[in-house]
Formats: sequence, structure tokens, C-alpha cells
Amino acid sequence: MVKIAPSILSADFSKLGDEIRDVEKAGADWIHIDVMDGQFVPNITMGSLVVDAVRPITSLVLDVHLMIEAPERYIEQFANAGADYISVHVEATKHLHRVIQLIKSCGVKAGVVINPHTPVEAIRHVLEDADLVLVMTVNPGFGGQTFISSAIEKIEKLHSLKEENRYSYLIEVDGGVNEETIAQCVQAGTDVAVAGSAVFGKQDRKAAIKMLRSKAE
Ligand SMILES: O=C(CO)[C@@H](O)[C@H](O)COP(=O)(O)O
Ligand SMILES: [Co+2]
Repeated sequence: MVKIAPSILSADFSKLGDEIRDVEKAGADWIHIDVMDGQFVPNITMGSLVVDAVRPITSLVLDVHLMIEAPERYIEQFANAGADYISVHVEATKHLHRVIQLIKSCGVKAGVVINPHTPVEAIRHVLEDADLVLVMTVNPGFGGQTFISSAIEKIEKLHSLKEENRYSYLIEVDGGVNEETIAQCVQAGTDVAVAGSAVFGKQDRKAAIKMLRSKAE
């Protein structure tokens, strides 16, 4: 069954603790945390302090999506704050293989992320080391954007490479995932679906997650 990972970017930050408890009660599997630096992407969001604050209030997996230049500078900080997964963009570092090893050496699962214009070939040689591959279905930087469906063939490709080579990574999709788009993602091989506005943007989070799961089946 697909895991649902609400992105706190769309939560009400004036009551972040309550928002996280609410989606946990509503059946969320993971909590997705979008870290943006105003350089790699135009927006600035949150740092490791937020991961630190969230860690004691939930037992859900904390899935940290780093949209920052040279992420190798901050891996230890996010690991110490309690991240379970740390994902870095291939477009943001000169030494992707080294960053993956660094994440793992901190005892954290390592994810690699590709932007909508980036082909799977760009991460081909780190797939055997990755615990997670995150396929962006919007240009990173903001919540509430429209799903880019050309990314579906990349999910299919990652799924078949995984089967052929017995790789162990999970496939995650992020951006514009909602009740209209989740089915095609899951059909293509998605294991984890990030949903920001499709969960936090709704009053009834339990109904929202239930709807996503039912459309995914
Ligand atoms: O990483 C990002 C955006 O850069 C995402 O995680 C968004 O926060 C997802 O929001 P929705 O598109 O689901 O509203
Ligand atoms: Co994200």
C-alpha cells in the first residue's frame, strides 16, 4: 500500500505541533519536511531547528527534503536533529556519491532527488546506494503547483531498474499529488506519495488521506 507523506509546508505554522498530531491521527505514514535556502530554489523555509522541534512530538518517519545548494554542509545537523531520511538533489551537489555516503555514515537513510527536467540517467550510478529516489513532479520551491505528468515515465523506469537489479530504494513522488494524480503515480511504481495541499489544505485530514488511498488503489 502506498505511504502518504503530508508536507508540512502547507500546514499552519502557528500551530505546527497540533497540525502534525492531527495528520498522524488521520493516518499519515510519514511527515515530509521541505527545507529551502533561497538559492537552489527561490523560496526560504525552515532549518534543522524545526526537525529538532518536531522529533519529540511524533513517532512517524521524518522525511527531510533538502532543496539547498551544497547540502553536504548540513547533513550532520539534520541527522542530529532526528531525520529518518535525508534527500538531496543531484542538481545541488558536485559530489552526489560522497553526500550519500555521508548521510549513511550518520545512521540516516539516504535519498536522491531529480527535478522535472533531470533524466534518471543522471543518478544511474548511485541507484545501488540509494534508500529512496524522489521524483519531483513540480519545479521545487512552492506547494500547491500543478502536477507535471511527463515525470511518470521516470517513475516507470526507476521501477523497472529496481526490479531488474534488485535495488532496494523506495520511489517517492512529490508535487501536485492529489486525488486526480495519485493513481497514475502508484500505477507507475510509487511507494511514497508526498501531499501538501491535498492534505493540509483540507479541513478533514482523515477524509483527505482516505480519499488519496482509495484513488491510489
Ligand atoms: O518539495 C516540495 C515543493 O518544492 C513539495 O514537498 C511541496 O510542498 C508539495 O506540495 P503540494 O504540491 O503537494 O501542495
Ligand atoms: Co518536498
